[in-house]
Order: sequence, then structure tokens, then C-alpha cells
Amino acid sequence: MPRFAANLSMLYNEVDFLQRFAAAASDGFTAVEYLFPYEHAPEVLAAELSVHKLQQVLFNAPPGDWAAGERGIACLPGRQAEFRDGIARALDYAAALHCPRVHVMAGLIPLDQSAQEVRQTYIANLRFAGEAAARQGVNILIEPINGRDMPGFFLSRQDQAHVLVAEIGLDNVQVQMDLYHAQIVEGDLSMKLRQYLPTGRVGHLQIAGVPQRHEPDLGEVNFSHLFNVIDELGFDGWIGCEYRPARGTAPHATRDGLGWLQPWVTGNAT
Ligand SMILES: O=C(O)C(=O)[C@@H](O)CO
Ligand SMILES: [Mg+2]
Repeated sequence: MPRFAANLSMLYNEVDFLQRFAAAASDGFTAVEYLFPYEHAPEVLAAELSVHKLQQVLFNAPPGDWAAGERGIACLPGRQAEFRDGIARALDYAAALHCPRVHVMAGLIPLDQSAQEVRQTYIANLRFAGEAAARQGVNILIEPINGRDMPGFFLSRQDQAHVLVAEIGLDNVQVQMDLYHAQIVEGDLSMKLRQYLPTGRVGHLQIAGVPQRHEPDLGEVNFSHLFNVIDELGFDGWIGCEYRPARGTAPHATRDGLGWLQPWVTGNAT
């Protein structure tokens, strides 16, 4: 049976961030992920996890200057020192939160650098991150993101991510396969799952309805079918529920949209 984690950056925006842990637990989630922990002290987050009996399964490394439009710095020549500091900070949080995965965003392609320089920078940075993370038993994830939501992002396709992971050559550097982005960029999701999950190189899945990034039962993708495929393939990782509830921030907006999840937590899925 697939295991679902609540993405607290997108779900439960009807309450403040620190209240989202309780909300997720009371809706039956046993695991959470979110983009960035850095506004809160690790012990504050660890206490929320502990009180609500939640596992932290994923968060992101520092992405550079997010407010200024940066979306990661891994592919940016000249930013290696900042990248390394960010990985150290992320790994400190991972230790405090007992989190086994850190997503490292690639960044937007810098137009004033050669493609070769950008690619080599990315590979060297990911090797650094992977080696540092391996020393504390953490996996580093890389995620292809669609170019409509993030124009110019370095990584957009599953095949590109798998080629890079092979070249980086570390067992603990894996792909975060977000089926929302994958549907927008390339489609053919059942076959892509059948191609990539058996490689053991997919460390985490994420979902959202397409095209509006609402609940997975809204939109063009048949997620019930995909959950059965994921189950059949024996994927034993987590599926992050990374969507914006269609009811927005109305009271109980997230809970009221969780009908799609019920068959998968009660064992009544078909
Ligand atoms: O946007 C996504 O999809 C993510 O998984 C984030 O971590 C990056 O924005
Ligand atoms: Mg994602």
C-alpha cells in the first residue's frame, strides 16, 4: 500500500506553519515533508514531530535567494562555497529531525555561462552533497521541475535526471519523481514508473492533480491507477502530497479535500 506524506508547505495553509503538524496528524498522516525548515529552530520542529508522532521524510537544502527568484544554486558556477555551507546547514537539520532525505534544487540556468561549465558545476556540487550526506546516512534527491512553473530550471526531464545520477555515481544521490511535473513535461506516467522505479534510483515520489496542482482526484491524471502501479512495483518509499487544496485557505480546506486518500488508508482501494 502506498505511504503518503503531507507536504506542509502546500497543505494546511488555512493554519500557521507550526499548527500544520497537528492538523496533518489529526487527519491520519504519519509523515510530513515541506520545502524549508530554516525559519524555525530545529528543536522547535523536532518537538512538533515528536508530540504528533510524525516522521519527517523530506525537506529542501537552502535554495539561494528565493525572494529574488533563485530556485537552487547547485548549477551556478561561482556559488560553490555558498552551496557547501547550505548543505552543511541542511545536514544539521536532517540530523536534528531524523530526516533521511534532502532535496537539492538545481537552480535556473545562468545564461552568461557555458552549458558545459554549468553541467560540471552541478555534478561536482551534487557529488560534494552526496558524499557529505552519506557520512550521516542521508540521501540527496534531485527533482525535474516543469518549465511552465519554473521557466529556465536546469532539470526538467526524468531521463536527464537519471543520466546525471548515473554520472554523479553515488548510491545515495537519487531522483525525486514528482508526477505532477512529469505529466506536464513528458506524460506516459505508468510506463515511466515501470521504467524507473525498478532501477532503485527513485528515492521519493510526489503527486498533485494536473494542470492546476490541486487534489490528485482533480484533473487529467488517473492517480488511482498510478497508485496501483506503484504498489505493484513494490515501491517502499513515501509519496509526498504536494498540492494546493482546491478550497484554498477556507476552514478545513485540506481535510475537506482528502476524500481521495481514504481508500488508500482504509485498505479499500480498487
Ligand atoms: O516544486 C516542487 O515540486 C518541489 O518539490 C519543491 O521542492 C521545489 O519547489
Ligand atoms: Mg515536487
